[in-house]
Amino acid sequence: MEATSSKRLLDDYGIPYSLNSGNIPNEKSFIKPQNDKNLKTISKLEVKDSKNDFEKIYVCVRKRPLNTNEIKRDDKNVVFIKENKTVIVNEQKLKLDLTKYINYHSFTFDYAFDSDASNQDVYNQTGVSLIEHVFNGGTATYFCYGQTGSGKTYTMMDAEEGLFILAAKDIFKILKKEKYSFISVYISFYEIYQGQLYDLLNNKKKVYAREDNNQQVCIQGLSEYNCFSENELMSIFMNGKNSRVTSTTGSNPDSSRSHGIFQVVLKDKTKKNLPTYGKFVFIDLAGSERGADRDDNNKQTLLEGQEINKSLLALKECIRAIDQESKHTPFRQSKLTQVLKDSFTGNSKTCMITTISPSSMNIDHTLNTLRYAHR
Ligand SMILES: Nc1ncnc2c1ncn2[C@@H]1O[C@H](COP(=O)(O)OP(=O)(O)OP(=O)(O)O)[C@@H](O)[C@H]1O
Repeated sequence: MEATSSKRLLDDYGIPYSLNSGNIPNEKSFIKPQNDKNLKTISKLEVKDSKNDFEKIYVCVRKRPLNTNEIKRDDKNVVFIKENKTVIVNEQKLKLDLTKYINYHSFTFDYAFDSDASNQDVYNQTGVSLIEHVFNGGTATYFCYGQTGSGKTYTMMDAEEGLFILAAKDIFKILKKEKYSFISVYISFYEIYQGQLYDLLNNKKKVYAREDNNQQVCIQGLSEYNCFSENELMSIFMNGKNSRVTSTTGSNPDSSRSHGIFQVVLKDKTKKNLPTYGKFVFIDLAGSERGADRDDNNKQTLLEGQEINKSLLALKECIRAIDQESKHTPFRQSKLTQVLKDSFTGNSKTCMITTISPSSMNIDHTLNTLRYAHR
C-alpha cells in the first residue's frame, strides 16, 4: 500500500529513520539486496505437476543505478529498497514559507530489486516458476513497464543477459530430457507501432490480429521459425531487434517507440498441425512518458507518445480487472491488450517488472510508475 507522510520520519538526508544506522547514509551500506536462500536455481529445477510458486500475476520493481548524465548533473538518489519488497521514495517539497520538507512514499510489491541486482538475479527470482509453468503446458509472460530510459529493454532484451535469452537457455537445457523429445521450439517476433502489428522477422510486413470462433486471438501471417539451439534463437532475435522502431527521447538516446513482443512457442511435433503445448512471451513495452519529456514538437513523435500512453492505460485497466476478478476485462481497448489476451486468461502466469530511475529529476515519473504498478 502507498503510504505518504510529511512527519519527521526522515533524517536530514531524507533517509527514513527506520533504515538509518546513524552513519552518513550511503545507500548501499544500509540496503543490501539479500539473496533469497530458498531461491531455486535451474539446476535443481524439476518440472512437476501443479507447481505454483506465485499467483497468476507477480509484480516486482527494479531500480536501475544512476547513469553517467545523472551523476554529472549531481542528481540525488531518492529511491530506496527495503527488505526486497518495499520501495521508498523521498520527495522534497517546499512549504508556503519556503521551508523544505520531505514527503515519504512507501510502496510494497511482491519483490523489489535494488540497483546492484543483475538480470540473472531478476531471472533467478522470477523465471523458474514461469519456465515450469510453460513446461506444464501453460502460457508465461514477462513484461517490463516503466518510464523511458528506466531499463526495460536492458532487462528484457539485452543481447547477452536479457531475460529472454536466460529463459531460452533453460528451455533448451530442459528440452534435452528424453521426456520432452516430443516438443519443438518455434519463435516469432513482432512489434506494435501506432496500433498496427509488424512482423520483425519478415521485413516488417503488416500482420493482423484476429479472434477465432473460440475467442482465441491469433496473428494471421506472422512468421515462425523452428529453432534448435539458443545460438540459433539469438541470431534470429538479433535480426528482428535491429528492425525495431527507436528514436531519441529526453531520457534515452535509443528509446523503443514500439511494443516489442518475442514469443517462444513449444509445439507438439508428434501431432497433426503441431498444436501449441506451452508458450513464453517476452514483452518490452514502449516507454511511458509525458509530453514534457520530449525534446521536440515533431507531430509524429507526439502521436507516437499518445498512442503509447493510450495502450499502457488499456493494459492497466486489464490488469486491474483481472486482479479484481472482474467479469469483464476490456481487452479490446487497444491492440496491445487484444494480442495479450491469452497472456492474462486461462492457464497463464505473468510477471511484470516495473523499472524505475533512482534520480531526483525523475521523481514525478517514478511515483506515477509505482502507482501504476501498485495493486
Ligand atoms: N539495471 C541497469 N544497470 C545498468 N544499466 C542500465 C540498467 N537499466 C538500464 N540501464 C542502461 O540505461 C540505458 C537506458 O536503458 P533502456 O534502453 O533499457 O531503457 P528503456 O526503459 O527500454 O527506455 P525506452 O522506453 O526509451 O526504450 C541503457 O544504456 C541501459 O544500458
